[in-house]
Amino acid sequence: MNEPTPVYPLVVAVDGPAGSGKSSVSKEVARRLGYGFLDTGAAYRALAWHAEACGVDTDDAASVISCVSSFEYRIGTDPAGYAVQVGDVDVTTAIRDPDITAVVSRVARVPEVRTHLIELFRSIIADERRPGIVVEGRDITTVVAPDAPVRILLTASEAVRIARRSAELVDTAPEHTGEQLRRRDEADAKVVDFMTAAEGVTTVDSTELDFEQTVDAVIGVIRAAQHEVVR
Ligand SMILES: Nc1ncnc2c1ncn2[C@@H]1O[C@H](COP(=O)(O)OP(=O)(O)O)[C@@H](O)[C@H]1O
Ligand SMILES: Nc1ccn([C@@H]2O[C@H](COP(=O)(O)OP(=O)(O)O)[C@@H](O)[C@H]2O)c(=O)n1
Repeated sequence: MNEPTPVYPLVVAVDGPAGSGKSSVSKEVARRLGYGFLDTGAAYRALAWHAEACGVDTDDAASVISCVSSFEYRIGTDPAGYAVQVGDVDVTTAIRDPDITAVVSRVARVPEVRTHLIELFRSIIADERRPGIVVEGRDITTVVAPDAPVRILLTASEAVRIARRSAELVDTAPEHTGEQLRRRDEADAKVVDFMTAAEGVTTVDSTELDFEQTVDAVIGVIRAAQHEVVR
């Protein structure tokens, strides 16, 4: 009997709120499976960085849209280390600056921005030459790759997410980190729903899981989905 022809890359779509572990867990899952990894939030952050560098008012949608045509964005998909570039500038570190975190939602809510970036993500996914790619963000399971064979909502309680983010941002008061995270989730949730799983999306709640257990849980969902396809 003929084996079915596999369609590459296998897309693993992961959504969730800030601090749920999307980026770190997805990266480790990709590394273990030999898959590519795409952090879509990096593109929204890089566009926010670009808008600031161009001196435009990120509160004004028309000004943000005016920057999109000059946004030359590049990102790798190697989970072992990827650089984020805007034009010739390496912005890998700069886009994590709290000043960028504070304005990124304003850029991400502009529909023209989303249309442009969604197209970009789809072309990066199509160009992936590894057997699979883990793509993480807010609207991957619902908009960017709604037909992905594996779709996961990675969540954790707000308190746990704030504690994890605060542990990373040791120079910032935990109350401030908490307030920022809450405000950003609230703004982002007005644009796309990443707090409830869409139909066919598997929820992995990492509130009570450590990092290793969360990685194993996500790999378990991928294995189960592959088993379904082969059956
Ligand atoms: N299950 C977990 N248990 C403990 N820490 C975790 C877990 N998942 C992620 N982390 C840590 O929490 C922090 C936030 O994770 P991150 O991947 O940046 O989240 P997101 O991309 O969803 O904002 C990181 O320091 C990460 O190592
Ligand atoms: N698919 C996505 C990914 C990120 N974003 C936006 O980009 C911002 C930064 O995303 P991120 O994934 O780096 O944020 P964290 O969850 O890592 O803190 C989010 O706050 C959203 O405003 C989005 O709108 N859609």
